[in-house]
Parts: sequence; C-alpha cells; structure tokens
Amino acid sequence: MLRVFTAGESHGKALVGFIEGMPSNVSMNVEEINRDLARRQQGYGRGDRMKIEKDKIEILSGIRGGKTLGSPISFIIPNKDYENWTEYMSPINTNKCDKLVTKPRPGHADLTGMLKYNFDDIRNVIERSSARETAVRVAAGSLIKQFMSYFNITTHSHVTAIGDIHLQEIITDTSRIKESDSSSVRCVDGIVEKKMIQLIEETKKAGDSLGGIFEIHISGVPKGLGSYVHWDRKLDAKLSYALMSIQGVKGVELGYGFQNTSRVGSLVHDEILFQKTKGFFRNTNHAGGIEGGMSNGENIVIRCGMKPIPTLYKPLKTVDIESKESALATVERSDTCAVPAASIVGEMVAITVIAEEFLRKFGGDSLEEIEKRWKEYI
Ligand SMILES: Cc1cc2nc3c(=O)[nH]c(=O)nc-3n(C[C@H](O)[C@H](O)[C@H](O)COP(=O)(O)O)c2cc1C
Ligand SMILES: C=C(O[C@@H]1CC(C(=O)O)=C[C@@H](OP(=O)(O)O)[C@H]1O)C(=O)O
Repeated sequence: MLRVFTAGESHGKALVGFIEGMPSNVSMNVEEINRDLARRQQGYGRGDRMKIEKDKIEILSGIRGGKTLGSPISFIIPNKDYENWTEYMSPINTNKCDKLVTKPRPGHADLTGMLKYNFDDIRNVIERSSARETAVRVAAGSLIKQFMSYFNITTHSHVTAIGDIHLQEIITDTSRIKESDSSSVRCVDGIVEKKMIQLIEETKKAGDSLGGIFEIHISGVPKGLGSYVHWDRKLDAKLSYALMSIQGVKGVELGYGFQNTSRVGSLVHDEILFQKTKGFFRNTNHAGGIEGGMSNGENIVIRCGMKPIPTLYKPLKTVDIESKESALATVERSDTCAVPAASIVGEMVAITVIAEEFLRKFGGDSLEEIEKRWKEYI
C-alpha cells in the first residue's frame, strides 16, 4: 500500500513529507521534482509570498545513489519565509504572542478551526490550513510520477476557466476572437490567456479574488484499476476524494459529467470497438476513462472547480472573536487567484491515487517484480 503523509506549518521551519510503500530500484531525478515544485509556484495572480519562496526538496531517507530503497522516503522543503517568523513560530518560545489574529476570514478555516481546536489565536489555524501544504503533495506526486513513467503513465493539466472566462466558450464563439486568426487554437489560447490576466488584474485592483476550473489528463492507465465490487474501491470515488481535499476545490467532474446529464444515452456512452493490434478501445471518451469504478483504458479526464480565494484586500464583514463586535476580516497578504497552481497540485494528487491503485493491482517489493506482473496482465 502506498501512503503519503504531510506535516509542517506555513511559516514554520520546513514542510515535511513521508512516503511509505514505494518499491525499490526506481530511478529518481531530483531536478524533475524541483521543476514540478517551481511549476506550482507559477501562474498569474499569485501574491508576494511566491517572491520569497524558491521551493526545493531535500531528501532525507529512502533513496540512495538516485534509486529508491523500498524503505520510507522522507524529505523536507524549507520555508524561506521562516526567517521573518522565527520568534513568532518558535516551538519553544512560551512568551504569549502580542499579535493575536482575531478576525476570522469568511471562506477560510479560521472560525470553525479556532472553535474546534479551542484557540484564541487564529494564527494556529491559518498555519496548517494554508495551501502551503500542497508543496509537499506536489513533491511526493512528482516522485510518484517518475515511478509511473516506467509504465507509460503520464499526466498533465491546464486551466480552462478563470472567473467567468471559459476557454471552451471562447474557442466555440468565434465572434469573441477579434485579434487574430480563429483557426489557430494556439492563438486562441493566447487570447484567452490575455483576457484571464486582464480579469485577474482588474479583480486585484478591486481588492477581490477569483476562482476557476482546471482540467487533468492521465494517459496510459491500464484497464482495471479500481473496482466495481465495493463502494470504497471505486477509482472515480478515490480520485474525487483526493482532489476535493485540495484547498479551495469545491467541485470535481469526471469526463463530461455534468454536460452528460442533459444528453440522451446514445450520445453519451462510448461505443466499444476491437482491433487485433489495439485490443478493445473507444473512439469517443465522454466517460472520462472510468466506467463502473474502473479505468477502461482511455485517458482519464477530470475537471476541478476552485472557489475564489477567501482572503480579500477589501475584506468582508466578520465578528472579532475576542470582543464579539462586528469587524472586517483579517488581511495580511494573499494570492488573488491560484487556479494555475492548484492545477499542478491536482495533477500530482491524481497521479498519487493512480499509483496507489496500480500497486494494489500489480504490487511487489521491487520495480522488476511489478514490471513482470504488469507485462503479464497487459
Ligand atoms: C495553491 C493555492 C494557493 C492558495 N492561496 C491562498 C491565499 O493566498 N489566500 C487565501 O486566503 N487562500 C488561498 N488558497 C485557498 C485556501 O487555502 C482555501 O480556500 C482554504 O484552505 C479553505 O479551504 P476550503 O476552500 O477547502 O474550504 C489557496 C489554495 C491553493 C490551492
Ligand atoms: C505559501 C503558499 O500559499 C499560501 C496559501 C495561503 C492559504 O491561505 O492557503 C495563503 C498565502 O500565504 P501567505 O499569507 O504566507 O502569503 C499563500 O501564499 C504556497 O502556495 O506555497
């Protein structure tokens, strides 16, 4: 069984990752992990924290000479911002902090987190509810992605909407494409990107925030990961559980999940074909690569909807937890939009679930043992 654990506070000394269940003899390229960490830091709309952090993994155990040992892999990602928070975040300094955060932000974990854990300082909630944690999930996913590449399983993602600007609508509504040749999708992408950036800039100026949609594709997944025999073994359920755990994600859709609801069955279900060289296959993929809780061999396509960022520079009304008086919510620093970053997190979270299920089906202690089982099955 593959398990990924994360620890660490947003402004603490470092984030910590722990992966149990990786087989031995898998080659690992640390630069690739750092590249994925850098991808997560990019995207228009990020705040000033991303100018401070330069995320890099430091592997502590489980890998020797560039190959996994089969033992637990542990690693850290130092928080550069810790330098500015050393005293405030100290695990041993018992002086009560004079900068209590007492004005919970609507949409964040602040209010319920402080009530649930019995804190008088919302800072204690912010530190762990922050999406800073997703850096660890990206590093772990990037390691796991390298393992999956031995089996030709790859993943990528892209943003399909920022606020009310949808990539698809603009591609199909050519009247909205004035600036260039409408036959070039690359050009259209460029126009959409410009419109999205413009919207983020306007929203930032207005002190507000944005959400959006990103789409994940996973290809090369063999038929039969997950199962129909029990509800908690279904692959679509496992993917949506994991993706919904990403901070801010409020909707997960497999294939044309919601669009399919308004079409007749004959236009939805993907007809089955067979060729000697290819085996069973489909010419369409409205299902998004999963039927009956199992991968069906087609690309897995998932869309995730992210709500707007809760921290607003023009804050919403809240109640001060000390005085119980009406107040404006706390704002120190924030992203305006983090959909591109969440998209990278989504990719890595999804590939982690695929690897878990892959090991459940083909599992062994070493890469060679797993390859043998996979080849036999294929
Ligand atoms: C990559 C990423 C960056 C984020 N940045 C911020 C941010 O700067 N400010 C903020 O208030 N929320 C940010 N969020 C969203 C909050 O973490 C999230 O809304 C919060 O944890 C509440 O959880 P929920 O949305 O799942 O209810 C970010 C989310 C992600 C995935
Ligand atoms: C640190 C990251 O994102 C953070 C996620 C986040 C939140 O509330 O989720 C709030 C912000 O934290 P800060 O107040 O320190 O600027 C973001 O910068 C990151 O993605 O690495």
